[in-house]
Amino acid sequence: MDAVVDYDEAIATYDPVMGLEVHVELNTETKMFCGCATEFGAEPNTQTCPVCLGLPGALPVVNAKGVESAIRIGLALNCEIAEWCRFARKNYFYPDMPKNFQTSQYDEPIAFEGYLDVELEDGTPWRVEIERAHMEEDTGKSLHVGGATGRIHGADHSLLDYNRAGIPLIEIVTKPLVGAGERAPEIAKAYVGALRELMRALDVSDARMEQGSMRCDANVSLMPKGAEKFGTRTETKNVNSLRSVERAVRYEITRHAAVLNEGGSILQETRHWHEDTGVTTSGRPKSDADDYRYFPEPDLVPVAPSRELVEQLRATLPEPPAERRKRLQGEWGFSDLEMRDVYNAGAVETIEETIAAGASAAGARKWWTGEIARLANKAGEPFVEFAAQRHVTPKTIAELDGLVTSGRLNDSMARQTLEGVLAGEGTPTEVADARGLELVQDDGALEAAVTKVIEANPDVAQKVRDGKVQAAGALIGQVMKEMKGQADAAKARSIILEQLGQA
Ligand SMILES: Nc1ncnc2c1ncn2[C@@H]1O[C@H](COP(=O)(O)OP(=O)(O)OP(=O)(O)O)[C@@H](O)[C@H]1O
Ligand SMILES: [Mg+2]
Ligand SMILES: [Mg+2]
Repeated sequence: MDAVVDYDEAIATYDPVMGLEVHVELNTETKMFCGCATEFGAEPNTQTCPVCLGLPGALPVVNAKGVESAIRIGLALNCEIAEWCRFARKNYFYPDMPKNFQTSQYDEPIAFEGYLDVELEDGTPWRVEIERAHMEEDTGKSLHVGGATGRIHGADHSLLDYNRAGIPLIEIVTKPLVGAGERAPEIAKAYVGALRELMRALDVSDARMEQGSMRCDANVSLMPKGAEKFGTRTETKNVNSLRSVERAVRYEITRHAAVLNEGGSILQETRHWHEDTGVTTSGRPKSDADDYRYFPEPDLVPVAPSRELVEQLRATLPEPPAERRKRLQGEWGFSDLEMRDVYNAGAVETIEETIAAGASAAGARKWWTGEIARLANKAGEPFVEFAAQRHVTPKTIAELDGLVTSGRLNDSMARQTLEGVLAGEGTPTEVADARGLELVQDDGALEAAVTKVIEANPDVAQKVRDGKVQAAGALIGQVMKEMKGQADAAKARSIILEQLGQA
């Protein structure tokens, strides 16, 4: 059992060092070394062939599109692109790997020595140095089934699906990150978030962590404050959400400190992250000397991208996400803080789509980051999935916003409408119709209500007449009450000011 140390105490005593390995599954139509389809969710073992099953005599051929994506990723990460590099065999035995070696790259990666500038939650910039980005292939998937205890993973047998075996992967590895101090977990999250955004902008991967098309291994070690020699690292595998990356790094820092404080030593091993309990548990021991017996892949020709090709690919790079966000911020008229909230909520694209569907920028922001992200956060779900599961799309929100800007609904009515939409009662218009939500459009009724309220509140009315326009707020409240909430507050305000000679 690990002794309890709190995070602040851990950071006060030790400097954390962190290294992140991120695997990105490319969205090529075919696998890295054969022509098999890569589509997600197909019947098990229907997308395989002798090459990706590793049958004797089968020969691999490199997927040119995969190499191009790797180069574009390398360039977007400010890396150098190798003039000449090879694939290498990484030998190990595991049932989900049909060839008993993974075709990967070792000391000759396609891209190396780069960096990615990221933005932390409060807007602080941070440069994360990239050691390399290399090409490799994914493994298959094991499914452990049955429930007998005392068996491997508590299952009585395992099924294997090789559809994923051979899908192109790019592994992006950071240099050891030093000097992050207490912000290490936050930096990990911001970095993986920025990578995900970049992969999507490059259109090389859908980078869906929950589906495994982007996965992060987090290496963490501690050294006594001020020391220079790195401590022993643990490697927490396959962390599959941004929030989990942050939590897993934080957990490991705290756990290492507890072990070290007690005079114990950290075992160099892989660890598993458990989302539900928020802890990591021991995986397998893994020394740096792990003998993968790497050697150059004899069945594949070296990759030697011409400098012209590299420049052609550089010309296809998208606007860098951070610059794009700056541009959108200007177009949408958001403050720095507003834009940061939108980014931290992961809502930039959603808001863009909502505006494209006809919403006002302010409305799109308010509904997505003010309401839906808040509810999703409360439910502990990623907000895009939260919305999608409840049939709320950018179009839905554009429709809701339209009901407000056209003057049919006021804010509180729109909120009630959204509640109905989230509860599955239908589209915003259907919900508003069914719930009888509609502002009174009859200006006569509104004017009569204003007159009545002014008569009933002569003191407040006098203040407004005397030029204290902000006093009108109290009158608006009364008018809204008089109209049973079915009035447009902005309109009520202008009629009040008009009647009191302040228009
Ligand atoms: N002492 C340390 N503490 C924290 N991070 C470290 C330490 N030493 C190395 N790292 C980081 O750990 C990561 C190691 O990844 P790398 O892919 O190079 O090797 P690996 O994990 O041994 O191999 P594999 O790809 O088989 O998992 C890098 O990001 C590196 O910066
Ligand atoms: Mg690695
Ligand atoms: Mg590793």
